[in-house]
Amino acid sequence: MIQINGLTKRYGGRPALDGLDLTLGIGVTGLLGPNGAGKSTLLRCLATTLAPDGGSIDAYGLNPAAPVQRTALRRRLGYLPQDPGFYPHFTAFDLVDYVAILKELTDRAARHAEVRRVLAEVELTDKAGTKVRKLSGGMRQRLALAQALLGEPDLLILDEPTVGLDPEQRMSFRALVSRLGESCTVVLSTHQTEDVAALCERVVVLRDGRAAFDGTPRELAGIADGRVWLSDEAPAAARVFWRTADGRYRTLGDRPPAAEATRPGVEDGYLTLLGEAA
Ligand SMILES: Nc1ncnc2c1ncn2[C@@H]1O[C@H](COP(=O)(O)OP(=O)(O)OP(=O)(O)O)[C@@H](O)[C@H]1O
Repeated sequence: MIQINGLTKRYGGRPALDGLDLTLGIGVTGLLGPNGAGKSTLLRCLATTLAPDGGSIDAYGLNPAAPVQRTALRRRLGYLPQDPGFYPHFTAFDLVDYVAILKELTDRAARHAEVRRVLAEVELTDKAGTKVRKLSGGMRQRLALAQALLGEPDLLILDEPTVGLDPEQRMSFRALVSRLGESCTVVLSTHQTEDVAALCERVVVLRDGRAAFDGTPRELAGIADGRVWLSDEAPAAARVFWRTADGRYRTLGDRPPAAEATRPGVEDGYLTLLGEAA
């Protein structure tokens, strides 16, 4: 269990996290929020790569503010940062092996077996000998995920993990993460509301460094109940609408003339919560 209390981080006096309270347990939690809401800052604090200015984190009874406990926590977490900054001349295998060394997997044979295991998990076995600079963006993203899986962490922290993945890879990613979520705590940030709807049993929406919503994806979608409409004519007064593939108009906000209600999705709830509907 991970308990976050009153977490605060300021940059130049401006709060990126503003007294955030959150509890994380086993399962997959998605973090949504507009650019600059504080998602990466929160994940970096959890990953112990950034020290908060105030508040506390208790992860499995360990306090990352205390050096010895921080090291113990690092052994139990895997982190996919937003911008992994890989060494381009390393092969995929060597790069993951290097991270495994940093994670103190000292037995060479066991470490290499673990590197092969995580590369297989992300379907990169056939690219093990390929240099990082020759991998596609999606392959690099999977490599970033592979290194986060080393040592079977209890806490998996994924900052925008689906960026650059094609639909097939995205499906494999969802299958892998939902399987991991059965036994460990997964927290991932994303701008993809479909990922949240498909994968997360819980969603937290951050806004201005605070939790503006904490509940299930269905509950988030429910915020837009009675706010999503389909009509045959373009709704002249609506601010947000678009033409769907079947030629009808979908509106989020007040009911346009002769429109019928349709079921909201996670994105509708998210936009309504943030007040971006008409
Ligand atoms: N190293 C830094 N120096 C100064 N300001 C920073 C730094 N890192 C983040 N910030 C600021 O803190 C706020 C929160 O940033 P953060 O990256 O956590 O947001 P985010 O929700 O992850 O955004 P995005 O969706 O764009 O990735 C922003 O206003 C950002 O400009």
